[in-house]
Amino acid sequence: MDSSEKYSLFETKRDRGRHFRRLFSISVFVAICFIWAYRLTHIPTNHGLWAFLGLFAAELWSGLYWLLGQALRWNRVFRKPFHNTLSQRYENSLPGVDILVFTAEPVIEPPMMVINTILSVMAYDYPVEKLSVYLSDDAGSEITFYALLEASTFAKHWLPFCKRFKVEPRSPEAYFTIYVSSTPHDLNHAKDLAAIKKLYEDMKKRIEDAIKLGEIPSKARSKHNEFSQWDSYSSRHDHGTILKILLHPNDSHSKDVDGFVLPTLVYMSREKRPQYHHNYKAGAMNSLLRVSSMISNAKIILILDCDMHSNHSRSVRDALCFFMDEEKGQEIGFVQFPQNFDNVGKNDLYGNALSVLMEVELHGADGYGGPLFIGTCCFHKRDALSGKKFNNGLYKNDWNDENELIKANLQELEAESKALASCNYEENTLWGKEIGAIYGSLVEDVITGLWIQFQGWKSVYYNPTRKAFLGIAPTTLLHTLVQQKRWAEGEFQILFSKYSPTWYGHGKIKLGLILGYCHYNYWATTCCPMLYYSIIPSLSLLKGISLFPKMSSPWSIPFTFVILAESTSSLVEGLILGGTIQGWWNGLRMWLYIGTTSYPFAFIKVVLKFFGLSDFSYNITTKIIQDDVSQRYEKQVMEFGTSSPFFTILTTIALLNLFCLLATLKELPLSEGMGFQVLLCGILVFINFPIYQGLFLRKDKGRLPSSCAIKSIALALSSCILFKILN
Ligand SMILES: O=c1ccn([C@@H]2O[C@H](COP(=O)(O)OP(=O)(O)O[C@H]3O[C@H](CO)[C@@H](O)[C@H](O)[C@H]3O)[C@@H](O)[C@H]2O)c(=O)[nH]1
Ligand SMILES: [Mn+2]
Repeated sequence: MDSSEKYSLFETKRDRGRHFRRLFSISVFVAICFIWAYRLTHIPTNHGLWAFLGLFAAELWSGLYWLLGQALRWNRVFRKPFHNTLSQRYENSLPGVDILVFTAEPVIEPPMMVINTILSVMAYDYPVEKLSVYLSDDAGSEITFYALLEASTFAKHWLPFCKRFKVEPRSPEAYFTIYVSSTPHDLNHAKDLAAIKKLYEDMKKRIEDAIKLGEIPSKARSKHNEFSQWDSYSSRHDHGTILKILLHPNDSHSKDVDGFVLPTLVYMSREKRPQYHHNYKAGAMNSLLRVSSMISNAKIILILDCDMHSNHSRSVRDALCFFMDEEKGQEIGFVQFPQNFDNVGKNDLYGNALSVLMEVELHGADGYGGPLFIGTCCFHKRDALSGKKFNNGLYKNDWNDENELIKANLQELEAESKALASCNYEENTLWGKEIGAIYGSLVEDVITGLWIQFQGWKSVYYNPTRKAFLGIAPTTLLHTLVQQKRWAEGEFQILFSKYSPTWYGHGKIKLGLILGYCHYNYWATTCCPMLYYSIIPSLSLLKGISLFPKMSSPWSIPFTFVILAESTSSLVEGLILGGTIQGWWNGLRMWLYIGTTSYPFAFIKVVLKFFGLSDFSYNITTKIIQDDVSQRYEKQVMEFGTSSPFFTILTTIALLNLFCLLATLKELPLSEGMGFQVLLCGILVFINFPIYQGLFLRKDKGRLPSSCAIKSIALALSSCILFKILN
């Protein structure tokens, strides 16, 4: 700790193992250069020239891409806030915080999940009069609104309960699940727990009944005239702004059972009309940014997806340590927390824990001026998100609230806020271009964070030991592949936009960060080496074309070294992060599956869009699954179930490798030069075991449909035969 850090509200530590890591990276890079050298010096003169050159191209790109990835490992930093110091200095002058929560689909984002998230953040350990929670509902669902109404009543009991017993986590559902088996020792606690649990269960039943019946109980409807806002609602794509301030300090009913004020709570469904593009979540963010500026106008904003509940009541204070630091806090535009999930299981079947991103790469980006904005679990300075530039020396944090401006009359406040969420508000403005969340990308988060950094702001990554947020990751193979496709598509498209880090970022953000962004931007392009590597070397076995050095030749050393170094280091990294060997193997499989399905589709989509032949669409990730699917997920059985072009590709590649391996084994012993190829083919077969099971061995509903089996057998066989004849 240097002397300036003594007064600081946070400290920054560098990765202690960096010298070793760097040495290791350099040695891998040297080996990669040797592989390139081998390709350059061993170009075959006749047999298999094209296959060989293709492999060279694949290795050239993989090597360069690997280099981009190193930028995210080179300079990792770790942050630690001092929340006690914050309290000592600023307890009475903490700034307001607006929490913006987003939902868009009541069926795949169930209202119960949404209100659990809402309740968890309403119960933050933070002065309530400074806390405002907003829900943006892009479906404009009456049921979601009804659930929020119920939550606003339940909060009157839940918040005092949380504070009295210092409850963690503060999402009721998560808390009750943890306490299901263990009753607290304290008698009062046990009594209150039983009472609050009953209130919760009753509320849950009312909401779930309303969902089942498809209508709001008439009692609630007659009691709350807000439902009349739905009278002119024709569909989720065509309705006026619906807005309701459910709780507000100016409203005398906004008190909890102990008589204390509750945080502000607002429901908003922005106006939607078919002739206006609504820009998905970015559009919702911008509407809510304006609406919140009218109602509470807090200087700090937390952006949260509806499935990410708070897991620690202190997180707001932790985030403020960065913003409020007298010296370094000025330039900090946003503080990103990791996106963690509570449903990935210990072996992480679909690689959804994103642990490399969360535990390694974002720390690396932080070392070069700031992590990416990943769309949720992120605290922003309102100034930075509203398009303001950071000018060193000119910009000064000012935490004084201007709440005096805010109207006392709630109806007037509602009416004025409504106008800010209308479709035509943004016409001829810079919203979505330079102000607020940036439009036109499927990863509105990344492009928005990039834009903020271009404006001179830094960002910070804080990864606390106790997870700050927990959400829901996809739980089927297809959902994962679709999500990954959306991300890769969005990332790749940034390169062709005017926000491209390579062109626009030059001189604005550090080179290390530009390379780091590129690592994600070029995700989709890795489909080329991936597809090539998983098809051509195996097919070449059929013709006896040798594409790698003999195992006994010294040229085999760099190949062996790269394979061993990369696989063991990822295994060790995984184990250190608390993973398992099985989890590592699953991750490897998903890397292959995503690279050969999500990425090629994303790649093609962006190229088509470039020529004006296609457009983007945002598929919202499903957060719930049927019971039988969920049981298979628990048992870590891979879920297929339907036919999809993604699955056809996967099964074709799996079968093709199986055929090639069988054909090769029949002809063993092979010439000595084929060792690497047989090994590669063997690993591909081994890793694809769940596919063969899904095709031939399983009987449950999650197996691969027979249509898929027929298609892929035909495709795999004909490619083998064609390759054999034509080459
Ligand atoms: O038109 C839309 C579409 C989505 N959402 C909300 O946006 C959030 C993220 O959508 P989801 O489908 O859950 O995205 P993920 O697959 O989890 O995607 C990740 O990646 C997205 C960018 O692709 C980020 O916005 C997310 O924060 C991040 O969690 C959810 O709360 C949605 O309700 C809207 O409000 N309006
Ligand atoms: Mn999500």
